[in-house]
Amino acid sequence: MNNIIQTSLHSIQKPSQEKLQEARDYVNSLTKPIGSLGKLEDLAIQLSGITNQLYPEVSRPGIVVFAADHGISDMGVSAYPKEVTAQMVHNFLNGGAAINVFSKQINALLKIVDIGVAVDINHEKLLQKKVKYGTNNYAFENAMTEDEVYQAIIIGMEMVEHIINDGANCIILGEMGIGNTATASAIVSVITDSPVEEVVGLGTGISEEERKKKVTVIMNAIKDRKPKQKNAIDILSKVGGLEIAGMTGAMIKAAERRIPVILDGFISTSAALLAVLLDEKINDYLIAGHMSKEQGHSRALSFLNKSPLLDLDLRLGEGTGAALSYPLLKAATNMMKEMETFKSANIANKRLSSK
Ligand SMILES: O=C(O)c1ccc[n+]([C@@H]2O[C@H](COP(=O)([O-])O)[C@@H](O)[C@H]2O)c1
Ligand SMILES: Cc1cc2nc[nH]c2cc1C
Repeated sequence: MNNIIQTSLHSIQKPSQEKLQEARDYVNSLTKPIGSLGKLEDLAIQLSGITNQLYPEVSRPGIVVFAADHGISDMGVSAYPKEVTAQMVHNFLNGGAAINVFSKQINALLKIVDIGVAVDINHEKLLQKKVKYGTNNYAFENAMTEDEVYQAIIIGMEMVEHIINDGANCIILGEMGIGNTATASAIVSVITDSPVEEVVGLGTGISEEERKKKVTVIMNAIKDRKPKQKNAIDILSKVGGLEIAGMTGAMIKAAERRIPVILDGFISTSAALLAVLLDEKINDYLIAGHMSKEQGHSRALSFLNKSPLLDLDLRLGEGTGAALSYPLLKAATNMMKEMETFKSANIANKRLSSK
């Protein structure tokens, strides 16, 4: 294992049990029937545990969108051509994509990172961190070397370090990469030990017949490359993606810095499975923003034991579902900060006996 990554993994702490209990007790003291704010209460308690603060400060979201291409897209696994990855990066940089709109709406810092797009992109706002010009086609050879995996993970860590230093105290991870639902399916199938057939979906909108071909391509790739179920670096190098490795690194750094991460859809959740393989403590720092339409997503979220905040039939990626769910984190923290307790508001805090 690479030293930089290892050191960061070693620094990750488990949220303190005392702070979690203190937050739970405090939530129960607020002026509402016990449990009546449902999942928002769990969210508030989780955020207290993550930040180690009774009144967690989650006021400035930082969105990092990692873009990369996939050699596997040559196998006809997407409804769109590979060129769209670079074209959408231009769209992000010019402010015209869905993530730009939702980012503005929540006053987020937004960074676009080229971690492996197949062509050069020149734009002053682009963070140029290309590890290689897209992954190799893992139908025929490993997607990348282990050294390239380490490079991509470290870039993800650095991007989060920078956005935290710029003021972000909540991380939203997005991605763009034609073909990456195939790659995420391979990862999710291997780690959760699920049949490929059950985790491959329609991605950008392929037909049912094309989906069957996609299943065969991924089944054969897993058979030929033999990724090891419990080894994140091995999985990434054999059937992974550069933007997925980047998101994995981003989660490692956010957990080290005790900053919450909102997961987006299927692809960012596949990166979460890899991060949790590297250190299961990372799971405590992750929040599932939404349930994607991509059919493998529910299985991936179950593996992490997470339930999503929103379920809006989204299947876009870019971090859109996570950005849309951010106001719920804000609501949870405002609840902690601004609600009165039974005591402070002088309200009787006793349930009437049912007799
Ligand atoms: O986030 C999701 O769950 C999601 C589901 C389907 C598609 N996408 C996006 O669509 C692209 C991948 O789709 P595909 O069909 O090319 O594999 C990639 O750019 C993703 O951001 C994203
Ligand atoms: C247009 C388009 C926008 C996207 N954003 C994320 N993935 C995408 C895929 C396509 C095809």
